Amino acid sequence: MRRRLGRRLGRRLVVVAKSDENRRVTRRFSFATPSPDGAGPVGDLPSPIAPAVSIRDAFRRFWPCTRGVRRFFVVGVVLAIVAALCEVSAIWLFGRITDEVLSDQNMGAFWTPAFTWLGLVVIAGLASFVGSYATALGGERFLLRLRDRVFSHIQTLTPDFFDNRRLGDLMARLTDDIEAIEELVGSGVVRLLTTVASVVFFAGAAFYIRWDLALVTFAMVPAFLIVSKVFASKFRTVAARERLSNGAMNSVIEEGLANQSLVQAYNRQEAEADRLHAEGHTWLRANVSQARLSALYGPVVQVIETICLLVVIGFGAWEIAAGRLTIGGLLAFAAYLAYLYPAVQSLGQIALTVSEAAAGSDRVIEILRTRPAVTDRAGAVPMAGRSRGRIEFAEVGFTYPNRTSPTLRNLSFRAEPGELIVCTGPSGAGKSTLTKLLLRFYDPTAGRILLDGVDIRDLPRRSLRDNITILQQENLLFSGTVRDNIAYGRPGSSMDDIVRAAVLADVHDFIGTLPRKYDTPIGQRGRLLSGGQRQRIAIARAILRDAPVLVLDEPMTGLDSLTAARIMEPLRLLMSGRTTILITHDLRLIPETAHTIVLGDARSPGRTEVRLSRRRSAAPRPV
Ligand SMILES: Nc1ncnc2c1ncn2[C@@H]1O[C@H](COP(=O)(O)OP(=O)(O)OP(=O)(O)O)[C@@H](O)[C@H]1O
Repeated sequence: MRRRLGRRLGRRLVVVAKSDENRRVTRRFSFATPSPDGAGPVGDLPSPIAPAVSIRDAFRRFWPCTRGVRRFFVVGVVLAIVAALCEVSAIWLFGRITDEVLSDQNMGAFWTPAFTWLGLVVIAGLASFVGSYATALGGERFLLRLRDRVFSHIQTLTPDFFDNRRLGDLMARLTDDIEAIEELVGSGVVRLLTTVASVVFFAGAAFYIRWDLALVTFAMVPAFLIVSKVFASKFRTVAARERLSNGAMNSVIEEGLANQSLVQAYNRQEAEADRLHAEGHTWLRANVSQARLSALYGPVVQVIETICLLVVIGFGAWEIAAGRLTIGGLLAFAAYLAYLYPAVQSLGQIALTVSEAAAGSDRVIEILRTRPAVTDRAGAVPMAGRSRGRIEFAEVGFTYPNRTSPTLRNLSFRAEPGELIVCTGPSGAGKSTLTKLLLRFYDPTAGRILLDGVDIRDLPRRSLRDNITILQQENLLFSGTVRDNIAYGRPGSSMDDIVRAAVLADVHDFIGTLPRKYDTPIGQRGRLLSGGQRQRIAIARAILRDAPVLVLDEPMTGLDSLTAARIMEPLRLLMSGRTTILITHDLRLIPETAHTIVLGDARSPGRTEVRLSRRRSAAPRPV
């Protein structure tokens, strides 16, 4: 019996340790947020505590996501109930063995209850194994689905959402916070139902043995519940601080690692380490507060539990002396209580976990509630086939949402199919902004942009973007192979098409020198390649994409004149036959006959001056 009690106690400890371990595992995945007081390094973006959402709202929001995996949770609950029933029966058998075998010294009465007990333990073990497995399977599938859903939603948001947030914080929301939600609506529900069932069974069994003794001990149950309610509300506040701080710390790690070459070149290693230390210290304080609450909760509950057990033993001894209770009956009663109190305590523990999960769900709900700044109009019709590439800006004006003065005002120009338009002007004049408007990352605040005579707001964004290829200043490559990066322009392209694009982009010979040719990994963001090589791979990708409209945003930035000259030919090939908007300060790129748009000076914001010229002499001087 003592061993069973010890095992029960051990299991209780495991429950507590498991939730701690969960938190640790969760943290391992974390990635970032600024210090809560907002005192971060220059450029830190504020990331306030997400608005609190009630647990009921959080549950209502995420419960539908469990559709399809609920059967796993049902199996988990049913089998946990089977295991609990087996335990109740085993304890009853233990009482019988004590009275009929030990007290009466009758060995013959031992075998039947002994083998039944063993059978019950095996059944309980199997039920517990399969039930835990099913619950874990359901929980993981739920996590996978929710993460996919939140990530897909994030990808519908316009770039200003990302410009105003720290990457590390978003990563923390997609990992840790989503795991916390699983604790709320997945395994949390299973744990709640099975714990409630255990409480009912063990309380019922204790009641069956001695209802009066049971009533005395149950009187203490509200004390458990009051204690856990008090702790849960404190826990939620601390958990919200911990989530925020976790995000901040991971942002610092993500930024520090992503910018290592800058950090080392500027000898800022200590400063970065200090930043991480400061954020880590804030996280430490939040965690210690959390640990203090958890650590305090156990002993407080233990004291209440011990009082109950002592009352039972004292009252039971009196009843045995009076001949109204057998020793076996008292031991079985005490054993039921030994199972009951941890179950009640576990209810309190669930309240703490739910509080923590609610803090995480606040942050995920905040993302899900964010609506993209630009959406497709109801009934927007995709272009019928490939666009001809006629672009027109008509009296376009634009002010960034967080700015008061306009970046563009009254911008009008037209590009006929296959024509080249050069866009130039001083830094900050709005050249890249023009690209963002064309791709509908933002909508103009005045005027219209037309593609083949159709207002681009009347096209689905997917259809619009299918017709535009952009080649940016900083070429964005992924960490896959050369082949993956070129094929990114047109997924499912054949190897022949990829090689043809690479030949046209004058990068095929270079790829031939790589150790694994087209299957060579190019490192994080293509860092294993030179700037010119990256640029030519990006050109190959653009050639493969073969969209009728091309936007080149400073394609020569950072390249020496030799490399730039080498890229000219592939660029000309890429531009030929496509409507091209070339944003550049570089006069080498401007052909004699190009139409040129000169955007106004950044010092007089919004003053968009457009000069159209077919003569090189009228082209602006580089800034
Ligand atoms: N997301 C944003 N939110 C608010 N303001 C922005 C944002 N992006 C750019 N701006 C502002 O808009 C103005 C135009 O920026 P843009 O990047 O279009 O200039 P640019 O002409 O391309 O400059 P450069 O030649 O230096 O690349 C600048 O004053 C810039 O600070």
